[in-house]
Amino acid sequence: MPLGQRAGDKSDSRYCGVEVLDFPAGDGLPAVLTHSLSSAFDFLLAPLVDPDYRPTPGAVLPVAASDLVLSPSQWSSHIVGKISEWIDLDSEDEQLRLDSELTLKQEIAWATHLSLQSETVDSWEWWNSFRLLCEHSSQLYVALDILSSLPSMNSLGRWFGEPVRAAILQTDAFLTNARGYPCLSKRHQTLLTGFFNHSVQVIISGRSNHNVSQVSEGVLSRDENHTEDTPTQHALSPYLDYMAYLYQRMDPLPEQERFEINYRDFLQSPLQPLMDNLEAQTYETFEKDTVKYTQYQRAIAKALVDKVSDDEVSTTRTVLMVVGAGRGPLVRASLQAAEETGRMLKVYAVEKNPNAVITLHSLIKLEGWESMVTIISSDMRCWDAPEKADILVSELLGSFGDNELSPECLDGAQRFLKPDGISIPSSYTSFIQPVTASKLHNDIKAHKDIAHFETAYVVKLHRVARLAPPQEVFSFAHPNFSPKATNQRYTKLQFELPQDTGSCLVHGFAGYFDAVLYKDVHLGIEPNTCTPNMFSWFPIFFPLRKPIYVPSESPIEVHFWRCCGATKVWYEWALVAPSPSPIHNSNGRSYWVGL
Ligand SMILES: C[S@@+](CC[C@H](N)C(=O)[O-])C[C@H]1O[C@@H](n2cnc3c(N)ncnc32)[C@H](O)[C@@H]1O
Repeated sequence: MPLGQRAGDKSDSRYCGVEVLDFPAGDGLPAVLTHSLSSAFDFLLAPLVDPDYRPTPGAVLPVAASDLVLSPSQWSSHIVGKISEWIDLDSEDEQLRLDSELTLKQEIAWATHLSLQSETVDSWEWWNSFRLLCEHSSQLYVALDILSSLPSMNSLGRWFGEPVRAAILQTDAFLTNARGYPCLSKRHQTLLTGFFNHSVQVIISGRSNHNVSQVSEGVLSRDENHTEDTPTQHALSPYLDYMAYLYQRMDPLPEQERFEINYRDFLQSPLQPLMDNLEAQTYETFEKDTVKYTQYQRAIAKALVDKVSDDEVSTTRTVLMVVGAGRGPLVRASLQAAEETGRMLKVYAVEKNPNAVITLHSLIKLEGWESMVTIISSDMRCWDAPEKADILVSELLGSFGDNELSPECLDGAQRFLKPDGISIPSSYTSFIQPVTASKLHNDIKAHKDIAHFETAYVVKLHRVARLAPPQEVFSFAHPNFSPKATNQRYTKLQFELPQDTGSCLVHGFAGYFDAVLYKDVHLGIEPNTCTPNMFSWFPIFFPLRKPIYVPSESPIEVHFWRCCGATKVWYEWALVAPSPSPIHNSNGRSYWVGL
């Protein structure tokens, strides 16, 4: 039975399991399962094999129960197998090591036969060595043991970029509230809430330390009176109730989050609005983002007021050009800003996508804007404007700011901006931060080529650990009439990880942008300053071909280039510390944006 109803959450973290500490021999397992399910737990974590077993020639593996005692669907959906705790594959005692190896193979084979799902691990270093030995296999998942004392939040934060499936919460980790019931410390609560948000399932493990249930102590509550007809409360039910309370107390997912849930950690190729023509559906999605257009309207209103004083409003008409007008939302924002400020406006709407131009024509007609708006079907870089503009409005921004070639387009458009003209946006800056993102790494690896590791992706980052605060990468300001202006860029950045993070693995860099539209009006997705409730852009992700191990307290140094050729623009990136990586996407061989 799920922990509760939480709007929008369909993840596995709605379910809570319980660990069986004793070894249930023979037919015991179905009874334990029935008891736990009837006590509202959703599944069992149970030993697979008798812990006293050691391999002996000819011996039959003493498994917890024959595969026939439960149905295949019960095995696969209600039982999580646990390998024997005595297994020590690194033991210096050769016999123990050989026994361990053999038993591990037997237990995994048995678990596979039953279609079971997990194994347990202890710490990040342990886990990291194991996955390196297994070449980052996408079939490996982690179960974390949650004890009464917790490491620092920065150290725990690393796990959110790892494939954590389960959190085994020890009853010893619980405190006791004034009424004698189990509860968790604030730090445990925060951690658990984080797990619920990342589809991690909780398993309760240990002996009951709280005397609030009627049954005897012990996970199995195999008291003599217990039969299937007289269900007794499970000894760990109070812990389950507390989990359900924590889960139900969480805020429902906001509507936008619900809408975007299927995009979480889904790699998308960035749009190329210059080289390609966007489709109607894409424009429609843009146009729903009212926050973006409100910010533009505010910026345009401020620019209009600065351009035309109150004394001049009846005599001065501002020439405003929307370059890259799409289906017209920025034309609308401009006209609304003019109305709001009482300024007269003449608008040119310049758009190179002939299909969007058709829609623009219908919009102008429908709204009756013919006397104010002139539509130009042309690439802004080669349009011969009949007059110069006071204000140039554009939205050619990608998730990384300049990655949809706004700099190159606006260089062309500024030919028809007056020397004292205003560009909205007036500047934009990209940012990056190192991340652990094992899911993204594995998804890219599935392509089995280098090119996919040298490509930037647009992705709604969810299962990632952000290892250090974002830093600025490249900035562009408009207009830029300097004869020496260039759009090539190079920067090197050093990231210091918080001291208490411990070691970690970097799979790549998350990228964002922030744009100054005009004066104090900005718009962006950089996490510290992002525009609330704006959804037009997901972050960008620059992967690394090989994940890099970062020892505790070692800085990460990365170099980034923006390179420009006659027909394309591309990024190159390389890690220098703690260990060098190859230069990714050298000469734009794998990923580029067409001019
Ligand atoms: C990101 S969309 C924004 C569209 C619209 N302003 C909006 O907010 O919905 C960028 C638009 O600029 C157009 N565009 C890109 N480069 C252009 C160029 N060099 N000349 C004219 N239009 C361009 C694209 O076709 C696209 O319609």
